Amino acid sequence: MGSISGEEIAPWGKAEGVAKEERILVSVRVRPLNAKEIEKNDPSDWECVNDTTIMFKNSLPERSAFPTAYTFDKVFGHQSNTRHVYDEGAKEVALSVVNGINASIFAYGQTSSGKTYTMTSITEYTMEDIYDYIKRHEEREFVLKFSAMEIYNEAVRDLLSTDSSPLRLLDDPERGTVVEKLTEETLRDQRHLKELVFTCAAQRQVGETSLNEMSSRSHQILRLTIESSAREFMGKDSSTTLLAAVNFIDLAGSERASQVSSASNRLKEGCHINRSLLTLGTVIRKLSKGRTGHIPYRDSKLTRILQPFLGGNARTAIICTMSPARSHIEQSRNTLSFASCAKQVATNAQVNVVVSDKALVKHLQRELARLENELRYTESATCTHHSDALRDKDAKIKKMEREIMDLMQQRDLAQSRLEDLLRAVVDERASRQWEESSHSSVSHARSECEDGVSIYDTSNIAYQIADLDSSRFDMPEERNNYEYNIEIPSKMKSHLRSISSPTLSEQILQQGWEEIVEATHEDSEDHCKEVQCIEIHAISTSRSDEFNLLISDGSDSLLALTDEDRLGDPAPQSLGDTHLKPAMEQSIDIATRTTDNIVKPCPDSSSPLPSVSKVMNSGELVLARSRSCKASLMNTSILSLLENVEQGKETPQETFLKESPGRPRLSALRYDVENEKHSVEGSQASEKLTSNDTIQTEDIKTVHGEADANLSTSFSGTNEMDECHCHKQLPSYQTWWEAHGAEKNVKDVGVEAVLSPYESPSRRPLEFERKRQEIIELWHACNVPLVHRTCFFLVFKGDPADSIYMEVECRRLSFLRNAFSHGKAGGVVAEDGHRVSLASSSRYLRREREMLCRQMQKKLSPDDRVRLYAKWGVALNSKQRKLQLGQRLWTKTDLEHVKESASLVAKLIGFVEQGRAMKEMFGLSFTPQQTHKRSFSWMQG
Ligand SMILES: Nc1ncnc2c1ncn2[C@@H]1O[C@H](COP(=O)(O)OP(=O)(O)OP(=O)(O)O)[C@@H](O)[C@H]1O
Repeated sequence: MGSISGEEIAPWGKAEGVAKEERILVSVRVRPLNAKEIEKNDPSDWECVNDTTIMFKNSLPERSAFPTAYTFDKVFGHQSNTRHVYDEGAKEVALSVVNGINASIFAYGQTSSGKTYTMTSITEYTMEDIYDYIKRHEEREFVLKFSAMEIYNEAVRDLLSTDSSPLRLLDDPERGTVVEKLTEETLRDQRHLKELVFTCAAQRQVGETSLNEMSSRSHQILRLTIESSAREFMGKDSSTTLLAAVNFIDLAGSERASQVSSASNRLKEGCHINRSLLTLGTVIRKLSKGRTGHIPYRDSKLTRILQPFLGGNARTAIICTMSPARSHIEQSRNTLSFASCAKQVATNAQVNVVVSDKALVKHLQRELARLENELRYTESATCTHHSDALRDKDAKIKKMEREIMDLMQQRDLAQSRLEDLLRAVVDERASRQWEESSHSSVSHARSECEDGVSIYDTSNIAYQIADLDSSRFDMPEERNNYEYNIEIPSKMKSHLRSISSPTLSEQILQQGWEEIVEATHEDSEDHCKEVQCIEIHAISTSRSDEFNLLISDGSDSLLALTDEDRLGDPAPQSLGDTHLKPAMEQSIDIATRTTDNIVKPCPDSSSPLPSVSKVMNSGELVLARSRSCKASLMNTSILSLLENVEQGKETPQETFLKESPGRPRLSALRYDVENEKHSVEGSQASEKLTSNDTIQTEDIKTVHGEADANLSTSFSGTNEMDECHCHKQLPSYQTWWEAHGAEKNVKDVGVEAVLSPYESPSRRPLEFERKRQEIIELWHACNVPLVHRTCFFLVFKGDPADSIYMEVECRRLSFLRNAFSHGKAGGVVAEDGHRVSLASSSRYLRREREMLCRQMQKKLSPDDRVRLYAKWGVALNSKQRKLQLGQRLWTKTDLEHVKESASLVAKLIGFVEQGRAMKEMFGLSFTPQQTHKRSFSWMQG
C-alpha cells in the first residue's frame, strides 16, 4: 500500500461488472486532549493498546453495559499523525476510484473531536496520490471533475456556487439520487483542485459552540469524479471508459443538542444534524444486519445522497474521531458504538465501465448474434423432438384406426348373424305353429281375436291384439298397482301383423322374443328354462260378462279372477271345442322341456286344456298370454319376498329358488294368496289356495282345477267382447306409453341395446359403470322403491348378458322421469285412471322406509344396530334412531353410499341372490301389471 502502480489497477474490462463484497473499513482516531480539557484537568480515559484495540482505562462500575475494549480495523492514538491515519485507514479505499470503483471516506464523531482536522488532510493526501497516479499513467487519459455540497439544516447547498439557495434532489433511474444543478468543475490540474477545496472550506457553515470555536455546523461532501480511458483505444470501437467517484464526507458533530450550549440557532442546527445522523445511524445499523427489510435511506438528505456509498456499489472507509477526555465519555461511547455497527456493514463495489456508443453497438450486435444462434439451435432441437412425437402419434392413430375398423367389422358380422338368427327363429316358429294349429284352431282363434281377444305376450310384454294394428295393453279394472311395460320390438310387431292368426301371432311373438333374449346371452342353454305355458281360464265377471282367454301364469290368472270367480262358480268340466289345443299342447311341450328346477306346470291329468276347450267352445273366451317363467318373477318372487318380509317370514334361498325361475305360477299364487289375506276383497278362491304353502305339482293341479271350475261357472255366455273392457278398462296403456315417447324409447330395447354399448369387450366395464350410475340417478329422481333398487343393484354386476336388462331399466326410468318432468306435475295416468306421481311414489317410499325400520328391530341385534347408527351418523342418544337410519338409506347416488344402502336393505329383507333367474325377473317385467294393492310395485301411489 501507499502507492498506486499500474499493477494495482485491474486490467481494463476484466473486472467489469464483477462485484466484490467487503466490509466497511472502520478506524478510530483519538485526538490528544486539547487545551481546555487539560486546563480542566479532564483526564484521558482511553488508551489504544495496539493498532486495532482501544480500551477504557478506568474501571467500569459493576454491571455496566459498556465494554471496556473495542476492536476495529485500525485504531490511532493521540500520537498518530494524519498521514498515518490516511495510509492505514483511507488510502486504499480512496484510491479505488482510479480503478473505476466508487469510494467514500467518512469522518464521524462529536464536535471538536477532530473530524475536519482529519478529513481535510485525508482529502489533500488523496488528491496528491491521484495526481501522482495520473502522472505515472500517461497511457490513459484522465478527466477529473469536482463538486462540493453541504447539507445544512436539511438543505443542500452548492459549495462551489455563490448562490446559497437550496438544491433539489432528483431521482434518476440510472444514476440514483442526483443533486439538481450542482456545480461540477472539471479540474485542470491539482492546483485547481486545491483552490476549489479551499473555496468549499470558506463557504461551509461554521459557528461557535461551547466545545469548538470553529465548529462545522453542516455535513460536507466533496466529490471527485474520475473518468479514464486508454489512449490507445480512444475513438475506436473497443474503447471503454472507467468512471468512478470518491466522496470525502465530513459529518457534522454527532453530539446531542443539549450538550452544545450555544445560541438558539445552534439548537436548531442540532436538531437537523441529529436527524441526519440519526438516520445515518439507523441505516448503518440495519445494513449491519444484512440488506433485508426496509433501509430508510430516504429519511434524510444525507443518507439519500450517500445511498450508493452506504452498503452499495462503493468501497467505504469510516474514520471515527473521539476525544479521550473523561468529560466526553458518553459521546465517545456513542461514537464507538456507531463504529462497531459500521464494522458489520458489507458493500458490493464493482468496477464501473462506461462503454462508448460504438463499442456498445458492437457489443450488442455480438450479443444479438449469440442469442440468435442459441435460439436456432433450440428451435432445431425442439423441432426434431416434435416431429418425432408427431410421427409416434400418427403411428398410434393409424393403429387405432385399424383396430376400430376391425371392431366395426366384427360388430357388423355379429349384428348380421343375430338378425339372421332372429329371422330364422321367427320363421321356423311361425311355420311350426302354423302347421300344428292349422287344422281348425286358426280360424277359430282368429274369430275370437277379432271379437276382442286379449293376449299377453310371453315376455311380460302385455299387449292386446283385439285389433292387431292397434294393440293395447290389457289392464283389468281392479288393478291399482303397476309395473312398467315395454313395447314389442318393431321387428316382432311386423311379424305379428303378418300372421293372420292372433293366437299364433301371440305364440310366435312370445317365442321370438324369448329367442331375442336368448340370442343376446352367451349361454343359450340357460334360457331354455324359459317356459312357455299356456293356461286357459275362462273368466266371467258379473259386471261385464266378458270372456277372457288368458294365457297366463298363476299370478295373472288369479288376478284376472273376478269376485264372482273367486266365489266358487263351478268350472266347466269339459270343453267341447279344442281349437286351441294344438297350440297349447305345443306350449305345454315346451314347458315340459324345462330344466329340473322348474316344476312342470301342466301335467296331463290336471291340464287346463279341457277347461280351455270348454271355454273355447263357448266362443266367449279371453285368451290370456302364455307367460314365460321369467315373466312371472318380477311379479311374484320379489313381491312375495317383500310380502314375506313384511309379515316377518324368512325367505330361504331354496324356497326362493323353487319359486323363482321354475315355479312362476305357484309363487305368484302364493303371493297373491297372501295378499288376499290382507285384501278387503279377499276371495274364497284365495283362501283355498292359502291352505297349501308347500310347493308341489299337486298344488298347481289343484289351483288349475279350481280355476277351471271357476271358469266353467263363469262362462255365462256373453259373446261380445266387452267394449268397456276393451276401450275403457283397457284404455290403451300403449297409447299412453306412446304418447309419452315410450315407444321410441323402448321399441329398440332388444337387439340394439344389446349390440351398441356393449359391443366392445374393452368398453363393457366402463359402459356398465356408466349405465349403472345413470340408473342409480334415475332411481333417485323417480323415487323408485328401495327394495327394487337393492335387488336390481345386487343382481346386475356387469355380466355382458346384463346389458339388455340395464338398458331396459334405464329407458323405462328415463321415460318415467320425462313424464314426471314434462307437464306431468300431477303424475302420469295409468290406464285404470289412477294417477302416479312423484308425490305418490314419495309417499310409498316413506312407507317403505317405515317397513325397513320394522325389519331393523327384527333382523338386527342391538349391537348391530348400535354399530350401524355409528356408521350412518345417527346419534345414539337421539330418538327414533331406526327411523333416522331408514331415512338415510338410498339418499345419495354415489356408489359407496349405494353399496352400503343396498347391503343393509338386502339384509333387512333377507335378500338372497338367485342368479340369472333373478335377472330375468327384472329384465322383462315391463308390463304395467296390476299386482296387488299391497305389493311393492314401485309405481304404487
Ligand atoms: N489529532 C489532532 N491533533 C491535534 N489537534 C487536533 C487533532 N484533532 C483535532 N484537533 C484540534 O481540535 C480542534 C477541533 O477540531 P475539529 O474542528 O476538526 O473538530 P470537529 O470534529 O470538526 O468539530 P466540529 O464538529 O465542531 O466541526 C481543532 O482546533 C483541531 O486543530
